[in-house]
Formats: sequence, C-alpha cells, structure tokens
Amino acid sequence: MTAPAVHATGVGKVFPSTGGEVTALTGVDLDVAAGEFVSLIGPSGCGKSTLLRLIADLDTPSAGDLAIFGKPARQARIDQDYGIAFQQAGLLPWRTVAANIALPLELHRWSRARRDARVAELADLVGLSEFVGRYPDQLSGGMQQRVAIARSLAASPQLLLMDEPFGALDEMTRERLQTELARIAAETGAAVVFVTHSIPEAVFLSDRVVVMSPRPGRITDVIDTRPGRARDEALRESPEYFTRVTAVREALHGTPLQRANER
Ligand SMILES: Nc1ncnc2c1ncn2[C@@H]1O[C@H](COP(=O)(O)OP(=O)(O)OP(=O)(O)O)[C@@H](O)[C@H]1O
Repeated sequence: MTAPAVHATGVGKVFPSTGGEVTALTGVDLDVAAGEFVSLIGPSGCGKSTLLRLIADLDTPSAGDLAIFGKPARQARIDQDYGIAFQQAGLLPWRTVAANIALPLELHRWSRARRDARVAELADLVGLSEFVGRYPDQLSGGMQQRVAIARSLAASPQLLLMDEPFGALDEMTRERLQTELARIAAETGAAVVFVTHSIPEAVFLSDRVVVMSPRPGRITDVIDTRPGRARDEALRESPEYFTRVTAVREALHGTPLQRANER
C-alpha cells in the first residue's frame, strides 16, 4: 500500500510573541491520500498557512508528527517530493517564462534537451506556449500564476502545496484556472493540499474540504465534496454542487437557524 501523501497526527504550532504565546495550531490529525485533492478553509488566523508551511518544512511543528509519503517533512523537502505555488507567483524577474518553469528541473539536474522538451509540454498544458520567451513583468497576473503552476508541476511531483494561488485574480480568470487545475490534478494523479478563502472554489476543486477555526487553530469538520462527475463548467450550476457549497458554508458559519439564534 502506498503511504499517504500527508500524514499528520497531533500536530501543533506555538509561536512566541510579545504578549505571550500564540497557539497557531493544536491537535491536527489529517491524512491526505495519494492523488487526493484536499482544501483547507477557515477564517483569517485559523492556521491554514501555518499547516501548509509545516507540511512544506518551511517551519517545524511544536508538537505531533508529520510524514510526507512516509518520510519526515525535512527529508521530503530535500528530495523535492512536492511542488509549491503560493499567492504571489514568486517568479524570478530576470528569467524568461521558460527559464522560470525549468528551475526545478535544473535543481534535479535534468539535461538541457530533456528540460526543453518538458518546458514545452508544460507551457502547452497551461496555455502559454506563445509566451515562453517573455519575462514575468510582460505578463498579466493570471499568466504569471499559470507560470508558477507550471513550475510547481515541472518535476511531476506527486504532491502540490498551494496557498491561495488564485487569490489575487479576477473571478473569470480564477474560474478558468480552477478548471485547468482540476484537469491537471486528474491527469497527473498528484495529491493537492490547497488553502483558500473561497467556499465555491474549495467545493469545485476538492475531494474533501477541511474546515478550521481559530484561537486555537484546529480542524472542526471534514466534508466529503467528491462530485461523482467531471469537474467542468456544468458542475458549477448543478444542484449537487449547491448542496455541497451549503454544507461547507454551514460547517463554517452555522445553519441559518443557528445564526438567527445567536443574534
Ligand atoms: N511567524 C509567526 N510569528 C508569530 N505568529 C504567527 C506567525 N505566523 C503565524 N502566526 C500566527 O498564527 C496564527 C495562524 O496564522 P496563519 O497565517 O496560519 O493563519 P491563516 O489561517 O493562514 O490566515 P489567513 O487566512 O489570514 O491567511 C495567527 O494568529 C498568526 O498571527
């Protein structure tokens, strides 16, 4: 049996601060299966980015255990077992689109010929074949974000870690990139851990939505949002999609009756 892409047990994170300690996360138990798409959603400060950073070994947990494909997070980072795409595209401005996408392949010491072939394939995948010679400041925000996604996919990682990658985009571009990401994840079989503030985005993309709440940051609900059909434009207007959006909304904010009673 393959190890889960992410296996977290009892994960906690405490940050020191001037007014005492901040418990950013407590008691997080979460498994993300190989090939599974899981979104983290919750109000500002509930620890979504902290959890993603711990998985990526950009920070270390204060408590609990984390394994990425059965390895310690640090080893998975050294082995470059995952691709990362965050809200700011984070492209190198002095490199062309092609050279930005090729970066992980250089780190993996791919030959020039193999790199060039892979970059052409990825540029085509994200619809940027005509722009590979451009520099990041010659692209729109949506195009920059597509370059960042292509780069995160370059070495065919079996895990993608994405922190609000579409947060800064207009609604139309955002929906188009969501459809592309759903297709890419299905085609490559990669697991994805995806941080978002958008309920419809989480429901559209995910097999499961993890709902978190702050002070201290913890998981309060996990909702199955597998659509049982293709993630295409028709899904967005289907009754089952609305049902799932409502389920996640109620897990986050309570039912209309509960909210009325709180007033
Ligand atoms: N480096 C740090 N030092 C101190 N406190 C931190 C640090 N990073 C995060 N925190 C605190 O930990 C808590 C969780 O932050 P985190 O950024 O993970 O939340 P989030 O759910 O991603 O929020 P948002 O939706 O606003 O991005 C917050 O209270 C935040 O202030």
